[in-house]
Amino acid sequence: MSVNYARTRIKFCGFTRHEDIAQAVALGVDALGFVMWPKSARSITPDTLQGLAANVPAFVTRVGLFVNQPAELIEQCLPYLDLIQFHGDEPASFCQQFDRPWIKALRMRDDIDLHQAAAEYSDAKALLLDAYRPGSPGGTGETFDWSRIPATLAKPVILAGGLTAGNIAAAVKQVMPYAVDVSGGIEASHGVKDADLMASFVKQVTLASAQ
Ligand SMILES: O=C(O)c1ccccc1NCC(=O)[C@H](O)[C@H](O)COP(=O)(O)O
Repeated sequence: MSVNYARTRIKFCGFTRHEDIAQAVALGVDALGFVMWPKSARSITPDTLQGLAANVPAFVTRVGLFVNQPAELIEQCLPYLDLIQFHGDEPASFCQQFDRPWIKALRMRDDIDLHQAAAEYSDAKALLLDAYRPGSPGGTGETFDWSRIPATLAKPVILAGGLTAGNIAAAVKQVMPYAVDVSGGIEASHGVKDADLMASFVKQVTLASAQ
């Protein structure tokens, strides 16, 4: 699928605080990610998710991020989520058992075949492409070689991995993704977003999408 999107959607990931969510919503961010994997420095509990998600207005997508976690935990979080992001080694058969649309994160190992992955995860609403660092499932703050992304792929691409206000314009122009996803590049510290970095990031995406 090769599509010229009218604009590049934006997902900010790793929210832990109401005030950061309010700022992201005010900036027009499309999707907010919540890390439900307890080993992450950005993780939140289901109870915290319930409180944070309650303040997200209509038309902003609440995304729950899981890494090889039990179906029971995901079910517990579902009332507060619009979309599930699977960031581990979950097979498609696991991902599609929930009553929610889902996306699959893929780490860009040297041997990954994105066309094969798109076929394997054919029910995913998009593929999120992230940097590969052995032993870390995501949120590394590292980029990968964007030229490895095929010009045409059977699924919309969400570009992730080490994006910042400084490199996002080049990324959008080169990859022309459906959406971009950032966590570390808009943070003051893990789980604490920086209002100026969030605003700069959105501005750069908007400018690059318009060209
Ligand atoms: O953020 C985490 O700690 C994390 C832990 C385990 C799996 C995924 C995780 N984060 C995912 C993301 O925040 C983004 O989808 C993506 O990896 C971009 O992160 P960054 O490179 O920091 O912008």
